[in-house]
Amino acid sequence: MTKKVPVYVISGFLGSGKTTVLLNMLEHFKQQKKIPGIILNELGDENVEDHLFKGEKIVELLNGCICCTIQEDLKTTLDQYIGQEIDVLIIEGTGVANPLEIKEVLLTPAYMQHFELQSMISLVDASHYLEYQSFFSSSKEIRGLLKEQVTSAHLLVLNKMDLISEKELIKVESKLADQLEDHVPVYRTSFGAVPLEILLEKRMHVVEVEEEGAGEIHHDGEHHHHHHHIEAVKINMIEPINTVVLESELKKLSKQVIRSKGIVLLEETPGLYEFQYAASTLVLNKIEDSENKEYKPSIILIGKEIDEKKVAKFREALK
Ligand SMILES: Nc1nc2c(ncn2[C@@H]2O[C@H](COP(=O)(O)OP(=O)(O)OP(=O)(O)O)[C@@H](O)[C@H]2O)c(=O)[nH]1
Repeated sequence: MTKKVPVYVISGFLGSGKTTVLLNMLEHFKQQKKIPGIILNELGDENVEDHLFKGEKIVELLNGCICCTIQEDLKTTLDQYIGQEIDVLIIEGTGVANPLEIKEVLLTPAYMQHFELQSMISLVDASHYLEYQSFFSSSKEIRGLLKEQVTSAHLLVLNKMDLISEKELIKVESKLADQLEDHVPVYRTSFGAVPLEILLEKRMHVVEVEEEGAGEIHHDGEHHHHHHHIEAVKINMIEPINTVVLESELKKLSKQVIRSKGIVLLEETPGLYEFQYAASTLVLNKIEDSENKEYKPSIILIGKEIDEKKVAKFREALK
């Protein structure tokens, strides 16, 4: 199997310091003689920051906007990177992009074979956070987006500390604490100066369940996994499954699994099917040209603190 490319996603509102952090990361990779790939998702039709990335492998998605999905464009862009000689991929969302859309695409069976999400890094401009949050000075849409940029983070970088007072900082942090989960670290800094070992730590934990040895769960090379919050499980499944059983078993996991998707063989009919499960509803679609593509049947469970025993039970029930 080819080595998976580690991926970092940098998100944060307009002007929060994403590009500053990205440039710090690039400098580090260059020193290490690693080849980074970059996906920039800029607003508008022209990227004004082109000059900052001379000589890098870079692909831009130029239509990022608050109301349009970027998922199809992102998939096309990721396809261009498959098989390319890159050691790491950094995706910078637009200030108004929804980072969960990017995460969703990366947690798709086809892309999980090639890419491995390491961390969702969110930047917050400490000097504008309260203003953006305030009911009078920002729209509901913007407040929703800011919240998502915070709640989706594995690492929250509170940037532009040089511009705020201690008093303001207390208010900002207490506001953030309402939205952040307890285990998400907050790093205070200015000009995106986060130590690389903190920035690059692998924080997204996916476990993979192999076909052989049902119930045996292989962690992603981490030894101290018990302290981690497992967010996704990939179950490699070759045998055909029953759709009614699949739906009822997913529902049984409703406390842990918010979302599921995958590519499966069905007992009732031949061919490969892609399925999506969200809001307790299962939707299946036949993959038309599956013979021509390299699809491996697998099921991905996405949620919070997924329990290994329950996953093993789920796996057994589908057999
Ligand atoms: N005073 C101050 N300025 C900063 C800091 N970090 C970044 N800046 C400046 O803020 C501006 C925006 O920073 P960027 O890194 O371009 O922010 P961004 O999130 O990529 O912005 P968009 O591309 O608009 O989404 C730049 O002029 C930076 O030099 C900081 O900690 N303090």
